[in-house]
Amino acid sequence: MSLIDGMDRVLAEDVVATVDGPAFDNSAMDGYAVRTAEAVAGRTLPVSGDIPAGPGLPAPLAPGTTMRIMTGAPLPQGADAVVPVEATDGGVERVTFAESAVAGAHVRRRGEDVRVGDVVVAAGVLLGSWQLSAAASVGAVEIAVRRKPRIAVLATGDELVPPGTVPGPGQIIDSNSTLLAALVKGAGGVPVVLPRAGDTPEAVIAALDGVDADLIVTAGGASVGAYDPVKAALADRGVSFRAVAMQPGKPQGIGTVQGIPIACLPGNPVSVAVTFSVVVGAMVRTMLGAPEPLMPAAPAAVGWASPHGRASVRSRRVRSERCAEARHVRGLALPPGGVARQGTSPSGGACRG
Ligand SMILES: Nc1nc2c(c(=O)[nH]1)N[C@H]1C(S)=C(S)[C@@H](COP(=O)(O)OP(=O)(O)OC[C@H]3O[C@@H](n4cnc5c(N)ncnc54)[C@H](O)[C@@H]3O)O[C@H]1N2
Ligand code: MOO
Repeated sequence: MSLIDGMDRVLAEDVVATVDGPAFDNSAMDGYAVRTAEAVAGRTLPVSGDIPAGPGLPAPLAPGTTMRIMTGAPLPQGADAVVPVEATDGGVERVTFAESAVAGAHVRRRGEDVRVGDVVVAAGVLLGSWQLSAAASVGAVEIAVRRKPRIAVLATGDELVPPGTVPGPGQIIDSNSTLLAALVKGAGGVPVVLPRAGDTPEAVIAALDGVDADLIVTAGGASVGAYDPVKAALADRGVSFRAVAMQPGKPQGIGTVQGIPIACLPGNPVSVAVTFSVVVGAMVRTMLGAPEPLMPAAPAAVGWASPHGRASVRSRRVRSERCAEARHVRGLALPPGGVARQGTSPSGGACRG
């Protein structure tokens, strides 16, 4: 595909330089091309010509002369340094140097950045504007990217009504379908939003029947309640349900269904966001063959309390049932040592996002 279409995709094949970078010796400054020994502070030299940036090669630099040269213009044969115009009187026919030239100064040498054959962007790299422009600079036009994994998302619960519906008594608007679809997109996958399933194991099994996806993610019905249909439907069909030592995100299931990997997340929207970011996001990145984590990490400045035996993953103290509070969330704080033994995580955890 074209370079621009590669934005936010994962590169599938190395981009190899087909030209040297820089392609020729050139000036890094507007100034004068000189032989270092001749351009001494206080000395005046005749200016034998101008070299603008543009096609073609300049004439060689005649001994005992200098040439005006512009940024990016090819260095004339014989010159070995550039004196910036600010270090001269700026003369057009004759120029007097206020400072002596330094050998090699303000010259970009051919191939000093990359050489033909160098790998400039490696397979597996997430492509952003910098990587794409680097690929363009060494001659790439078309690039190969990894296929986006198709990820089916399923929200469960009899209480759910679709966005746009005024909820009746006991009903809530399904925000997890939107949340999961957006999380999948953000992780580099293609979301396949399945119709919501009701609170029976049969409904869950019917919803997953014949699904065509690389990964399935469910939300809700994963805990120990009497009506937890995902667990009831899948626990003896290849999915292992465990209490994971994190908060939020305790009840989770992992396994395969119909030969497709599946992650069953708890239903609380904040739990969905946290467990996806910590667990499923890494699965999607692995499917894409992308070594880089989904969210960049930075050290945390302060510590925070974790309950005994669980790692408290913080998302700005948003309470699990308060969906609307999540509008403030931009990242996560992960405790450094993982599971808390003493009840308090030391400072120095990682903030992600
Ligand atoms: N006796 C115990 N009860 C609970 C435990 C426990 O260990 N013992 N764990 C608690 C924890 S922690 C969590 S998390 C929840 C998870 O329960 P489920 O995975 O079964 O989730 P649900 O009950 O289906 O839903 C929880 C909550 O989230 C709301 N929800 C669900 N789906 C959506 C949606 N699509 N959009 C918006 N909101 C949704 C749902 O209405 C519930 O309020 O279990 C605890 N209980
Ligand atoms: O672990 Mo639950 O996921 O606290 O909210």
